[in-house]
Amino acid sequence: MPLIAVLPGDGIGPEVTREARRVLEALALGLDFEEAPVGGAAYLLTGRPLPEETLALAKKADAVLFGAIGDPRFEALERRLRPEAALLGIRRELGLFANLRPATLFPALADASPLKPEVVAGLDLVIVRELVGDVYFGEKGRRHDAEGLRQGFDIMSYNEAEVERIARVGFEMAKRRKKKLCSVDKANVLETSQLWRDVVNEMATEYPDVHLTHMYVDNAAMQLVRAPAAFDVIVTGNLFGDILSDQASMCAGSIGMLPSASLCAWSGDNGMYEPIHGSAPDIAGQGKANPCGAILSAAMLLRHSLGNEEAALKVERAVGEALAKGARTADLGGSMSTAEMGDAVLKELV
Ligand SMILES: NC(=O)c1ccc[n+]([C@@H]2O[C@H](COP(=O)([O-])OP(=O)(O)OC[C@H]3O[C@@H](n4cnc5c(N)ncnc54)[C@H](O)[C@@H]3O)[C@@H](O)[C@H]2O)c1
Ligand SMILES: CC(C)[C@H](C(=O)O)[C@@H](O)C(=O)O
Ligand SMILES: [Mg+2]
Repeated sequence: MPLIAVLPGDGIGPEVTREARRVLEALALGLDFEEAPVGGAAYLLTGRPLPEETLALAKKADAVLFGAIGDPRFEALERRLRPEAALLGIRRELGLFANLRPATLFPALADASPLKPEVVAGLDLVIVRELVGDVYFGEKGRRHDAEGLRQGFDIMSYNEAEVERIARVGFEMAKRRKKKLCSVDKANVLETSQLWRDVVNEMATEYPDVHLTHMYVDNAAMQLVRAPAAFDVIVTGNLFGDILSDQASMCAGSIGMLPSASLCAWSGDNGMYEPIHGSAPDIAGQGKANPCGAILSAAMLLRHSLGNEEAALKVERAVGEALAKGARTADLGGSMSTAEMGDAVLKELV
C-alpha cells in the first residue's frame, strides 16, 4: 500500500491539510497515512524544525503531503532553527529540484480575480520553478565591509547541469501542452542569468516544435498582469519562481487556489505536494483558510507520484463543480469555513 507522509506544519497548514487528506481518504485507494511534525510545530516539540524522524518518514514515503510552515514567534531565531529551514531542508535532502506550480482559472472564479474577467479568461499556465539552487542555497552570511559597516550576503549561482535539468522539465512540459516555453531571467544584469539563457538556447535545437521565448523577470511580472493567459509554460529560477507564482495566483482568484508538486524526476518518485501559500498567521486557527490549493496538491500527488490520472482528474473536477455551485471561502468573496469548503468538494467526488 502506498505510504503518504503527512506533514501539516504551522498556522493554516494543519487546517488545509486535513481537508486534502479527507479527499484522498474518500477515494478509498488503500493509501496509508503517517503524520509527523515539521516547522515551528516540530521546533516546539523537539527543539528542531526538521527532526530526523520527520525527514526519515519523508524519505521512506511514496509521497509527502505538506501543509505550510512559518511562525512569527520564531522569526528572530538563527536561520537553521527557523521553520523555513525545515522546508528548504526537505527539498534539498529529497533532491526536489523541479517545482511545478500550475495557475489555472476555474471558470466559476472569473470574477474572483482583481483582474478583469476578459484578462484572466483561459488562464492555464505552469510555472516550472527550480527549487534547490539559486540564491536560496548559495553561501550566505554576515560580515563587516571595508568601511566597517554590517553587511549581509547571499550568493546566487547555477551551474550548467542545474540549469539543464530544470530547463528539460520546462521543454518536456511545453511539448505536452501548447508548445510555448517562456524562460524568465534577468540576463541584462546577472551572470547567472546569462549562463541560464545560453544553456536554454543550446537545448532548443532538441525541441524544434517548442516555441521558445526569453523574458526579463521585471517584464514577466508586468505581463502576468497585462495578459496572463498568453503564457503556457514558464521556466525560471528559484527566487523569480517564488515571486511570480504568488503573483500568478491572483490571476486565478486567490493564493489559496494554487497547488504545487516538487519532484526529483519526471516520474514523481518521492515527490512533495503543497499549496504555494504559507502558514497565514493572520487567519490561522479561525477556520477561514481556503483548502483548495491543498486539495489540488493532493490531485497532483495522485497524478505524479501514484500515476493515477483518473483519480487526479476526479479531484480537480470535484473542486471545479463545488466552485461552480457557489462554494466560496472568504478569500474568494464567500463565507464558507475551511471544513465546509472541504465538504463541498467531497460532495462532488462521486
Ligand atoms: N510553503 C510554505 O510553507 C510557505 C510559503 C510561503 C510563506 N511561508 C511562511 O508563512 C509565513 C507567513 O507568510 P506570508 O504572510 O508572507 O504568506 P502567506 O502565504 O502565509 O499569506 C499571505 C496572505 O495570503 C493569505 N492566505 C494565504 N493562504 C491562504 C489560504 N489558503 N486561504 C485564504 N487566505 C490565504 C493570508 O491570510 C495572508 O493575508 C511566513 O513565516 C513565511 O515564511 C511558508
Ligand atoms: C517559506 C519559503 C521558504 C518558501 C520559498 O521561498 O520557497 C515559500 O515562499 C514557497 O513559495 O514555498
Ligand atoms: Mg513563496
